Amino acid sequence: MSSTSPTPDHGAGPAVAVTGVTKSYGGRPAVDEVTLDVRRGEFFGLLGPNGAGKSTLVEIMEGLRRADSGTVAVFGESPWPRNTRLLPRMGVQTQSSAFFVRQTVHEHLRTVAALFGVEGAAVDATLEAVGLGGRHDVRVDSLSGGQRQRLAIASALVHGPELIFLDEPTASLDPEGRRDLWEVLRGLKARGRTIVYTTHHLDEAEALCDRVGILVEGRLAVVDEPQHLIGTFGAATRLLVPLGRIEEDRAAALPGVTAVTVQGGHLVLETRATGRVLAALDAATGLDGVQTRTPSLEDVYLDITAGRRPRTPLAANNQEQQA
Ligand SMILES: Nc1ncnc2c1ncn2[C@@H]1O[C@H](COP(=O)(O)OP(=O)(O)OP(=O)(O)O)[C@@H](O)[C@H]1O
Repeated sequence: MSSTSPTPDHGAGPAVAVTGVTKSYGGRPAVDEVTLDVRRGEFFGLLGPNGAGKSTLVEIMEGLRRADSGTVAVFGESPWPRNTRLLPRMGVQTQSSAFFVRQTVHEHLRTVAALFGVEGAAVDATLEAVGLGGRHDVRVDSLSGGQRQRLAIASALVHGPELIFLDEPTASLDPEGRRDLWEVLRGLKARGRTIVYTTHHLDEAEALCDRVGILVEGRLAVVDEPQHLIGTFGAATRLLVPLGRIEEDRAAALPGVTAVTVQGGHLVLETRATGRVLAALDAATGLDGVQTRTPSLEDVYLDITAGRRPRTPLAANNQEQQA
C-alpha cells in the first residue's frame, strides 16, 4: 500500500519458522508442540475449531505472547521480547484491534501511519483499497462492526509490511466486503508479500491459501496445499438424488455407496467411486435432477476435526522443512 514500502525480502529461509512451540494456560496446552514454516511469499491459512489455539499461535508468531517452550523466528529473528527491528516489516490485525475511537477514520489511519513514518498518500490509498474511501470523516466510534474490521485491516497494511498477519479478517464483513478483501489480499500476494491468515470460512481458505495448517486441540493435525489435501484425504463425493426416486435401502446397496442420508429434499449418497455409482443410478432411476457435489476443503476439515480420519503427523511437503 505504502509508496515507501520496503522491497519484499526474497532472502533464503522461511518468513516464519516455528519449532516445537508450546503454550499452556492453567496447565492446559493451548498450543502443543507445534512445528511449522511459513514460506516467503506464501499465503498460509491457519484453520481449526473455536479454541483450537489459532490466535495463541499467531500472537506468539507476532511477538505479542511468549511461548512456554520452543522457538519462533521471523525473518530469522526472534519476535520476543518485542523486537522493534521487525515491527516495520510486520502488519498485524488481531481479533481485538485497538482504535483511536474519538478520531475520524482518516485521522486514525494517519496516526497509525505516522507511527511507522509513512506518508499521507499511503493512507488514502489504503482506505480506498479496503473500501473506506468514502468514510474519511466519519468518527471511528460511529463505524459499523464491518467498517471497523476494514479499518483494522487498513491499520495492518498502511505501512506496506512484508509479512501480514490477519486473524479472522472477514469475520464481520458482508459477502461483498469479503470478496473485495480477497482481491486486496491477492494483490498483496502478487506483490510478493507473505500472509498468515486465520479463518473459519473454508471456501475462503480454499480460494486464497497456498497451504493450510489445521489445528486441533492445540496440535497441528496437518499442513498441506488445499487441493492436495482434498485429493490425499479422499473425501467422499456426494450425489444428491431427489427424494422419492429411489428407496434409501436400495440406494445404500448400490456398489460403491458408503453412506446415505436424507438432507432437505434429497437423498444424499456418499461415494468414492462416483462413475460406478452414477452408472448404477442411471440404470436404476435415470439421472434427471441428480446433482454431484465434489469434495471440498470443508469436507476434509470436518473429517479431520471430528477425528473421523487418521491424522497424518504432517504432510510430505511440510516435512522437507522440518529437517
Ligand atoms: N489469556 C488466556 N488466558 C487463559 N486461557 C486462554 C487465554 N488465551 C487463550 N486461552 C485458551 O487457550 C485456548 C486456545 O484459544 P485461542 O484463542 O488461541 O483459540 P482459537 O483457535 O483462536 O479460537 P477461536 O476460533 O474461537 O478464535 C482456549 O481454550 C482458550 O480458552
